[in-house]
Amino acid sequence: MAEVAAAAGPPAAVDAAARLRKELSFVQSLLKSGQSLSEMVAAANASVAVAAKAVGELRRAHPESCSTELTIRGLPSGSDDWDWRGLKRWLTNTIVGDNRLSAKSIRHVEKDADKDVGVLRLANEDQIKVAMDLLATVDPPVAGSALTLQRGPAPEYSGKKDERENRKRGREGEEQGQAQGERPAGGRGPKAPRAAPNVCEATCPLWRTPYPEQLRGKLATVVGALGKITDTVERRTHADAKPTWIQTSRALSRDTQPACPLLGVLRSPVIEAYRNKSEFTCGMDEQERPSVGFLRGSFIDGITCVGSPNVTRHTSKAAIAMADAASDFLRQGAQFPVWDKRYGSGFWRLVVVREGRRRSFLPLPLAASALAADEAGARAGQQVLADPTFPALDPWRYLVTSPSSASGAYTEEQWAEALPDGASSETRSREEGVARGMALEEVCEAEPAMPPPDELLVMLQVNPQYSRALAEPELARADLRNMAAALTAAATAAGLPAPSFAVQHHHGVSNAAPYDAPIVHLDAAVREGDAMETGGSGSAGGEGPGYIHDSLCELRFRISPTAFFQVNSSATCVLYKVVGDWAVGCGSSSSGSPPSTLLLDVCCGTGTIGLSLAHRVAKVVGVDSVESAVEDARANAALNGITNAEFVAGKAEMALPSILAQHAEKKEYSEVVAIVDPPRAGLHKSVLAALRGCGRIRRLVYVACNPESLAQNVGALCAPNPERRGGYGGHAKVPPPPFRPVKAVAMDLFPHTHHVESVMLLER
Ligand SMILES: C[S@@+](CC[C@H](N)C(=O)[O-])C[C@H]1O[C@@H](n2cnc3c(N)ncnc32)[C@H](O)[C@@H]1O
Repeated sequence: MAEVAAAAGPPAAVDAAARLRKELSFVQSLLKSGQSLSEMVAAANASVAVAAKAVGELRRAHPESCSTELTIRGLPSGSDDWDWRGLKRWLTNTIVGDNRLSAKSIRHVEKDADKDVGVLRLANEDQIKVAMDLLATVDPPVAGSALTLQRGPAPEYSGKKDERENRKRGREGEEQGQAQGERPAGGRGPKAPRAAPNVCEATCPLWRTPYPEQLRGKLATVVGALGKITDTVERRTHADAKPTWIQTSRALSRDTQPACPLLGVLRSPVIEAYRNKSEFTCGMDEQERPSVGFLRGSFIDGITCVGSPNVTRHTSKAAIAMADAASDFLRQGAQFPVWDKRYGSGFWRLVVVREGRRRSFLPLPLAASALAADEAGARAGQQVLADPTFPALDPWRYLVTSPSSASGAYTEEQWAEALPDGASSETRSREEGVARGMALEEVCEAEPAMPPPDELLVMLQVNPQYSRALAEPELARADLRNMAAALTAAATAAGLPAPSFAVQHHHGVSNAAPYDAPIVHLDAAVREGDAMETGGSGSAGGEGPGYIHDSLCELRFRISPTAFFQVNSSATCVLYKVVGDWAVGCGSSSSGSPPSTLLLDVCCGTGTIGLSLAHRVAKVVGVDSVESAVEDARANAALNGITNAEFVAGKAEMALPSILAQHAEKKEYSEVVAIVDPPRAGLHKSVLAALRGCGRIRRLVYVACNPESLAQNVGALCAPNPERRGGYGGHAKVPPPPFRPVKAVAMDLFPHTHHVESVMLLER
């Protein structure tokens, strides 16, 4: 007979289970009250995270009651027959086979031959009870001595268990493809609950990787995407109907080739503190103090702790000053607490800081060898294009290449076509040299950080349904007013412009508010009588929500508090220059009569790409699904005196066919060019079909923030057999020829992160 050493399920575990039930019932109520799919998904994720966290806590607090391990003492020792195999054999002969316990439910057996103790790990907690019941009925292997059964692990084997787990975690880390330097060696994969040791790990995971190595990784990512395009088109095409660009590369090499030459990667002119927008979370730091900063990991991993942005490489000094001042206010002067996603309670949720500058800032990169040879001299001589004349900006000065990125079997013609446009025969060799760019080894990180902003906009996201804000709206208004005063004082002390303020009301589970979440100017938000729960609209009080103005490519842009705007302004100037040159050539309005090109700006946002090229074309037509962004685009055309641009609000999948029907067939346009800049998910199938089917579009520039969607979408645009959706555009009875990949370049808009932008030119 066996003795049971400890009873399972102590009362403390029951308490913890009750707490867990309470937390879960709260998030489930959020799940029920979710008003949109994204809110429901966020609530579901929150409930999974709460459950995982609570179960983790429960396990740590009561290992014995939650354990799936069973320790058996009183086993034979000192004989090789009684190592783990011997114990397993004995178990198989005695308790396994009962219809309540199969061999499969014993997941692991541990026993050293010289110890009288062994451990079983079973499939679940119920099976522990079954195994204990069965062991209580069998004869012990040592006659006359009873077995002792204890739920939970045996301390004798705990070292081995840690070793095993560390090995497993190491393997997981490798399988997840974690780059060296990104996570501590042997660190867990992203889904395992863990406390991020440093906020950098969560926000800029490449913070310790030298910049040339970051660029090398980004080049490799884009080379991979270009290879997938070739694969996709080959797969979708009959052997005898392969496009010539595939036939040629196949003739030159048997391996799958990148679909076109990749010129290299355009480095970011600024790599420190480059962001013009920072989105800070209000939460608790590790010492449980209210803080404004970045989440140190993802909520789904059970991480709710906020860390200071001071240590990050991409956040600007101005934004850090605002976050620090907001933290101080929440600790010392605030009446209301921060939002706690786990309980759906609290007031302060987000502090979003946006910066605007009167002029673009473009430092020209220095080569590492020049810097090493004469550090002081090279720095003094470093050129900054503080106000670049956009048509004259030479983006290829930022090009970085590596032999592996140029790999691929291309013909001389393909390479010649891929080299930067506009090179005369005299400058061809120089242009070719520039096209080869700076070698990766020559890239140095000694570039100046962004200068201070000329404008600051702070958007405060708060929960208008916080019970005390509803009961005491005057306190909510005072808190908002005092926060604004604290941030203004901090800005003045730091020599920054006084910020303007917008207040966003949002009570969904996730901080990502829907586009129509009410935003009001601070003055309207703190005015007596504007109840917190009603929120208001962007025009409440007549002040508007407050805009910020930034500069790109010699143009000024008005940006609404929530509108999309590229976060790295200096790199965006370089990006738009390449996009423009590839889409409509290197000409400018000063070179005679305006060209008669129709430019389609698909997913135009606030109109930045189309407006920066309006002077080179006859007409720009932009389309974007976000109405406020389209309003900004129209206002931006007026702000810059541009009269040949028109913007349509609506999803491209709905609006593009009629835009094409209305504009693309017009004879007054000698050519139609499309630039597409979709979100991470890429273009909708119908948009691809409309672009592929409109034979008037001879040139298309794809700007991609996600190499995976680039590969899929370009594969569809270049496949000879198009999907026929609502005709082939215009009046064509037969499909127009597919597009052909001509050239591509990678662009680093987000130093210290894995993100990479790609630009690709397609023609037909
Ligand atoms: C990567 S941003 C590019 C914006 C702009 N080209 C720029 O550089 O500032 C993607 C844009 O696509 C828009 N968008 C998302 N889905 C869309 C759709 N179905 N139809 C049209 N626009 C869409 C978003 O509103 C966003 O402005």
